[in-house]
Amino acid sequence: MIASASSMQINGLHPIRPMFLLKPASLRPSRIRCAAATSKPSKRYSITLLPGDGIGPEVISVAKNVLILAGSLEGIEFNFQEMPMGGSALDLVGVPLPDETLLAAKKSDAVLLGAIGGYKWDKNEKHLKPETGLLQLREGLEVFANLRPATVLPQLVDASTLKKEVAEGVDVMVVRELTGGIYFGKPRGFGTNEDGEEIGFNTEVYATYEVDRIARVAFETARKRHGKLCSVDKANVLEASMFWRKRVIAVAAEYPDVELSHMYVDNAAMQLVRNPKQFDTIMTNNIFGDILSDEASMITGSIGMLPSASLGSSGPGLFEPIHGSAPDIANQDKANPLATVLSAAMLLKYGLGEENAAKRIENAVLDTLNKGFRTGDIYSAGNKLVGCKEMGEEVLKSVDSQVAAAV
Ligand SMILES: NC(=O)c1ccc[n+]([C@@H]2O[C@H](COP(=O)([O-])OP(=O)(O)OC[C@H]3O[C@@H](n4cnc5c(N)ncnc54)[C@H](O)[C@@H]3O)[C@@H](O)[C@H]2O)c1
Ligand SMILES: CC(C)[C@H](C(=O)O)[C@@H](O)C(=O)O
Ligand SMILES: [Mg+2]
Repeated sequence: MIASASSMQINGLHPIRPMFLLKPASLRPSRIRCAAATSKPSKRYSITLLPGDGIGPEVISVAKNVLILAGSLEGIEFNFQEMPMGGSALDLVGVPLPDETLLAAKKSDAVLLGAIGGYKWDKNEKHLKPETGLLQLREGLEVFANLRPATVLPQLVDASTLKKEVAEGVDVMVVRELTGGIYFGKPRGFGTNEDGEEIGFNTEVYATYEVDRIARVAFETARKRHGKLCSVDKANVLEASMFWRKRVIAVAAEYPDVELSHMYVDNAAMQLVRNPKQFDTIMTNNIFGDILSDEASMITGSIGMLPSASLGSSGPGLFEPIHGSAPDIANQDKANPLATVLSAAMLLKYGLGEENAAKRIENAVLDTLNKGFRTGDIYSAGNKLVGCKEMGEEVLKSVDSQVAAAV
């Protein structure tokens, strides 16, 4: 994203006046009004913050401060509403996505999520899982297009698990369908088969409008990048994938300037580590996109580096790192906050159209890496090992000092 993500804006850009609803005390958002550091702010946006679980609150705290500073330098003022979500909402009010949280998210200009989930709730019934709350949020916001850019930054080539010559220069955008497919398809559930044996089942299903709209986002994205789109499916086996491929080919007629190819997902998983530079833009369904984006993240050095933007045709976008709540390192100040910081940059760029403020953040991340600061997941000999908080402080210093370079 840093070097060459598309500047496409597909979600609405309708600043909504901040609305604070009457809520039970436990659900009342913390309101932070941020004074502009320079002149009087000319623009105001309301942002719903969903810190979530595990490392979520740690990385959101960093990203929020970075947003405040970068915004203030561009005359932007934010009203933040922090709302419960995931396991922390389950503990607080018994559901993973309280109505008040979804309502606040829908009424805001953009939503920034940390991560949800954790061992404590792993054995919960499906409707009481933190992950179910996340799916409800994505569905509720109708954010069907999930952009997950995997860019190998020159500063982090050594952190990649792939050889330098394979990793350097990689810049792939995964466009993942986010509100359909096997995650949402019916029928699904548990039952018994004809032999009386217990079964679990899900359904991979896509309708024409669902494939067509994600295909258009993917073609538009590819058009603004290097003009190459690879649609990843399993059309040699699955009817849903055969249909997916048929619709992608139909939509391709609208984009004669984009070079379309198709690849089976098993081969794509292999090609991503064999020669990732062959890919420009990848479009794929919900579950393949989930898996391939985690794989792509490792090429960049760490899952702690990958941001994402989830966009719909109108309404606020949802911005979140692609990683989870990392319970193994939670509350130890070890999390890499950069995926969330870069998600905040995507929020500014794709969610609010504030490209200058986004650029300040991207430049600050590069500057911080240039200075050698590394969290444990991207550390290599000769660098300065820092925790989540210190990394945040260094990014803030860079946002401040990068003013001239950013504008
Ligand atoms: N969007 C989300 O909120 C989201 C995404 C994925 C997983 N989850 C949930 O998170 C929980 C843990 O899942 P998991 O362990 O499979 O995946 P995970 O992404 O949380 O962690 C996988 C590994 O990557 C490391 N890691 C992740 N983010 C990191 C960061 N920012 N800095 C440094 N290291 C980082 C972790 O320490 C762990 O070793 C589960 O409950 C899962 O459902 C949530
Ligand atoms: C937590 C889970 C529901 C989620 C997904 O599968 O989409 C996560 O893995 C992600 O990549 O955002
Ligand atoms: Mg995932």
